[in-house]
Amino acid sequence: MAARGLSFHYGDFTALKNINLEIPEKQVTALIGPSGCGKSTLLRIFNRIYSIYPKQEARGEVLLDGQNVLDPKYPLNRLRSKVGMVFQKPVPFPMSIYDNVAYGIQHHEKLSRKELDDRVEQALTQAALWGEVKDKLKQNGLGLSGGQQQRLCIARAVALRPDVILLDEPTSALDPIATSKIEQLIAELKHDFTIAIVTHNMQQAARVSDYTAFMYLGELIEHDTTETIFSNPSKPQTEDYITGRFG
Ligand SMILES: Nc1ncnc2c1ncn2[C@@H]1O[C@H](COP(=O)(O)OP(=O)(O)OP(=O)(O)O)[C@@H](O)[C@H]1O
Repeated sequence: MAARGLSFHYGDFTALKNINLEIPEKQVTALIGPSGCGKSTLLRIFNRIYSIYPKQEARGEVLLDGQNVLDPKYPLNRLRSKVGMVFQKPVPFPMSIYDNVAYGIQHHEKLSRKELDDRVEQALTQAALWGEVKDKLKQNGLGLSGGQQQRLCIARAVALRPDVILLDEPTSALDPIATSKIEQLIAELKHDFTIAIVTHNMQQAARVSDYTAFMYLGELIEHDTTETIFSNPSKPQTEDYITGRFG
């Protein structure tokens, strides 16, 4: 996935300016930067969430398989099946664990009961949740712990077999143990999916990502391998941020 000459406007306010960014396949890219720099805005453009809000406008391109997904002619349904999103606060649907995962699959594909059962099991396994829920698939998803709910949301996203998974501060509402499980899971998921993660936590970015993009005041200041960004950044703003001098 790649952003080309991307800008974004909330009414008169320009939240992103001329962003050019490659999100390499089957790698984890972390978006970091101080509050309000536009990380979440950028992530949300990647699956066109803004399109439901009037007065919000993206200019430029986001390319996926060579096609501009921001083009209104690119079907939103197709985009949502190719680019999944997981939010900061786990938001399972108020339905059973099984149905949470099956719901999206049934919306996009017609499968037999057996095929659907297999897909649900596969998604829950990929989200490292199967072992904990296999005997209570009919229980309400809201009865799970916060960390389990977040893995359920990840299962829901992977169930559609997307190319890209967007994670918007996926662990900021979780305790350290649940956070560590999600971080281990991200390392597994990148074998099958391209991942972009917004995080406030620089240690987390350093632990989970292969590439890091540092943003400031709506601009992409620097983008490189995570190792380079954290050990030898080329821009002074990046160095100031990662050494904790501001933000
Ligand atoms: N709905 C909105 N209407 C107007 N301005 C907005 C809206 N949402 C965000 N903004 C502004 O756009 C800029 C970028 O916001 P965004 O949420 O993308 O930043 P962020 O880097 O993700 O911040 P944080 O780390 O605090 O979540 C900020 O200046 C914010 O105030």
